[in-house]
Amino acid sequence: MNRVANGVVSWVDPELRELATAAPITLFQRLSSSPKGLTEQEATHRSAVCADNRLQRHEGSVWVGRARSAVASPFVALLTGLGVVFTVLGDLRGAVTVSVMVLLSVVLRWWQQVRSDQALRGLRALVTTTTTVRRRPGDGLAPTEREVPPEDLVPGDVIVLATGDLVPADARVVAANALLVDQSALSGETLPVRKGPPSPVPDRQPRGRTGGEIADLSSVCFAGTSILSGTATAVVITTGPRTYLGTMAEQARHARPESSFDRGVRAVGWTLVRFMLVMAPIVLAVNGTVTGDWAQAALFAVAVAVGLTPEMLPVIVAANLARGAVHLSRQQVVITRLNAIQDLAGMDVLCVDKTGTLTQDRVAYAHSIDPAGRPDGEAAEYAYLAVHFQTCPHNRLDEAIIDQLATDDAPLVTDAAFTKIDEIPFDHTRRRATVVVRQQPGEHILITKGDPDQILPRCTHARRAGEVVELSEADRREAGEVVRAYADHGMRILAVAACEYPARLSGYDEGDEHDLVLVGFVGFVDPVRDSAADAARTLADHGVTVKILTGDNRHVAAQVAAQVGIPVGEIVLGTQVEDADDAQLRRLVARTTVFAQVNPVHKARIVTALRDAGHAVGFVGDGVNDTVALRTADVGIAADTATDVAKDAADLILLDKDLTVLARAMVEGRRTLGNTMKYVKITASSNLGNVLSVLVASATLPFLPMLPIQLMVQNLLYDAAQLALPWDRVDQDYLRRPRRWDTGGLTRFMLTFGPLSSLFDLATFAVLWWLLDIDSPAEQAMFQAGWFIEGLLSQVLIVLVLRTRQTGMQVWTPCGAPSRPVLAAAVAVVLVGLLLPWSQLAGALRMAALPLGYFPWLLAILFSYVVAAQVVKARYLRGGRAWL
Ligand SMILES: Nc1ncnc2c1ncn2[C@@H]1O[C@H](COP(=O)(O)OP(=O)(O)OP(=O)(O)O)[C@@H](O)[C@H]1O
Ligand SMILES: [Mg+2]
Repeated sequence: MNRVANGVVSWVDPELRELATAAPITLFQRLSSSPKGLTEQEATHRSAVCADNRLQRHEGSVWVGRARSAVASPFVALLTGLGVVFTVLGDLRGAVTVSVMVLLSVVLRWWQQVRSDQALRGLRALVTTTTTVRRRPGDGLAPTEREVPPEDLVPGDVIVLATGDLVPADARVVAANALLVDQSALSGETLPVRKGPPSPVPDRQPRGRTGGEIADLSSVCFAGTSILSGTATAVVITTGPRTYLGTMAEQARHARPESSFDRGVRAVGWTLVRFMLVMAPIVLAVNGTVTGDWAQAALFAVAVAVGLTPEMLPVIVAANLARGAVHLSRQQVVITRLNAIQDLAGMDVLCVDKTGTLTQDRVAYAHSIDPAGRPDGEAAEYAYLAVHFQTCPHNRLDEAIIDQLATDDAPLVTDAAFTKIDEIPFDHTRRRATVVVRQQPGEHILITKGDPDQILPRCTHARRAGEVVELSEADRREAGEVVRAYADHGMRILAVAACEYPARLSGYDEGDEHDLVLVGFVGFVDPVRDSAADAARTLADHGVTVKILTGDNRHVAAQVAAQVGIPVGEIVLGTQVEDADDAQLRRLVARTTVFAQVNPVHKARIVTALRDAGHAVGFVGDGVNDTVALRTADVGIAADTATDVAKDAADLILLDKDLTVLARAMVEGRRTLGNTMKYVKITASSNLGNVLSVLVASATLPFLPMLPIQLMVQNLLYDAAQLALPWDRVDQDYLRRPRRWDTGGLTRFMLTFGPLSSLFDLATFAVLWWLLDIDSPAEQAMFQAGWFIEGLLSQVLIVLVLRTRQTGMQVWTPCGAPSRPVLAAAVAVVLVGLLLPWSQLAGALRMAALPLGYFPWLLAILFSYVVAAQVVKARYLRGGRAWL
């Protein structure tokens, strides 16, 4: 069994180790496979025997797991404890009510979680990934390579991996070309690892160890890791839950650090619980001393404790998130981590790559020129030759070359005239790609295309009118200016160079990319999206700074930034990022909006520096070079057209790749957060008000102002009305700035609006006692019904008033008014509350019908409360304080 420590796999099972070093023939024998792949029939047979290549074992465990997590809330434990106290004190009614509350909050929470799990799964299914597998239609037939969903893989399958792929299962590499794998998802190690078939001489095992570290297995690619560059052919050893990732998944889930949002929710929960722990004993002491009936006082104190426990907080938060996710999906945004919605709300810096995000997804070939800038087709011909033979996946520039130059018979002619010898694949740090071909026996031609800044320094000669001439300093400058002139027009330029080598048997590597002959340049147009400028403006209006992080050169970057309307100051290059230490980098990123010629590691460092400086960072990217940054950012965002690894690393996937959609999604995130904060702040202050009223009443009345059971039913009804809050509108003003889960103002808010609500409770007591003469213990059922109704109505009503920062009558204008569901829920709960003392349940709740003379007073009290709340709100806001 693989041993797992701290969520990190450290030791390797001996069988895997054996397969990792086995000779290909033994490997295929052991897996009953062959280099040509399994037959389709055998694959079907195996997939019937072994489970799907998925991590989730079966749906059931999700349900059970969710139920467990719904029960395992501190609030449930607390309420259960209070229920036990009720039972011990002999108040069965109280115990039953608490049980109903516990059950309700658990069931609601569980249902909410299962539903959002299902929604997430459904949404994820919209985002597909595939794997290239080599299989034979039947015995003796030639193999074909085709794309299958990763679930279909079985042990023994031969798969082909390429740059940007997500490794779908644990697989032994049998052939590889410059394979570089990112194992950070497994080991936390951020540096990429080189992998390839095992060397014929087996690695020596470190002394005293029975196995090796996972990273030592340089011939095995593990499920969940990603291919950063290069290509490989590999045989699947294990799939699904039996892979390393599978055995680790459970632990990994626990090991995942708590997000700032989760921490915030928990902190508020505990603040309220602590508050209750202080208040309940005070209520007990006051009530016990005044009435002398300690058993009764204890029951009451417990009921107050129940009333103060924010047991619905997790439910309301989950409901808000789930609704946010559904709303986003309607806007073509798929969310893969629910809490990312909140992070989206807090995002104040958005880093974007350039191609495909700010520019359109169609890069088009424009022209081919010689080193001096004169039109000349040779550079394009060489570039086409290189692309034609390149096995590493084609990117947009390669596709543009093919679209333009692969006329009907070009591929055939090229194959007939040339033979491919070798390849040094593109990677984002090299920023160039090389192939070696043979045209005539005895002679190899090496062709390199890439970033002019990478190619020019490697050239010693240039082509001029069919001749090869030495590249003088003046020529070099001239070539630099040609590049610059095109870049200033926002065009992308690749330099193309070549050189001849006498034929040889050994392969080629980067050491051979020197003394090149500059053939010329190929130019592309990469037009800026029509919507990009609008989106950038919307983001800026909403308090988000947009920064460009591109691998392209500074002139193109500056040009695009200017077109999109992003202020361009000093442009910082990848080399500067490389040279800066962490502190310097923090200063650098604070003042820079455009970064050019950055590689994947630079992108991640820039994001980290921004986060260290206290920003909440979003990152939009689509390439393999963006994955590390996507994982590092608070919110990683990729389009559905992005490479698999980028999609895997992203929290948000845009089905419609447009930054405007992202801006809308961000607003949706803020709306979600706003509605959550509403519940937290308003409920906490109402609860404080209740406790203050209870304290005063306990000290002055000869009976309880409300029975425990009534207090709890009131609480339940109030929370029921708040379940509609996720569907509420949020102030425009709230949506305009980045918002984080912030409870800084919570105490002040509670201390302002809590006592205010208590004043009107006391007014109710006065009306009941003096004006309606309900002043003897015999009439307490009526008194209690009176406060029950006023308390419930005022709490429900005040949510409608405080939910917006609008004051005066604006609360009822269309933009300030509550949404229909919120209003409907409030009205429903108010009606239920009003009718309870007249209903069948009145007896069980020990409530008596009230004299009708009470209601005009009730109306007057509620009206004055609303007016007073508006006045206090206006004063509160005048202090320049944040509202919700
Ligand atoms: N197919 C290719 N062959 C050779 N060189 C290439 C190829 N594609 C890109 N390059 C070079 O590598 C540079 C960096 O490309 P890379 O894809 O890393 O940039 P990026 O950060 O994704 O850029 P962007 O912001 O435009 O998406 C390009 O500017 C180009 O000069
Ligand atoms: Mg890119």
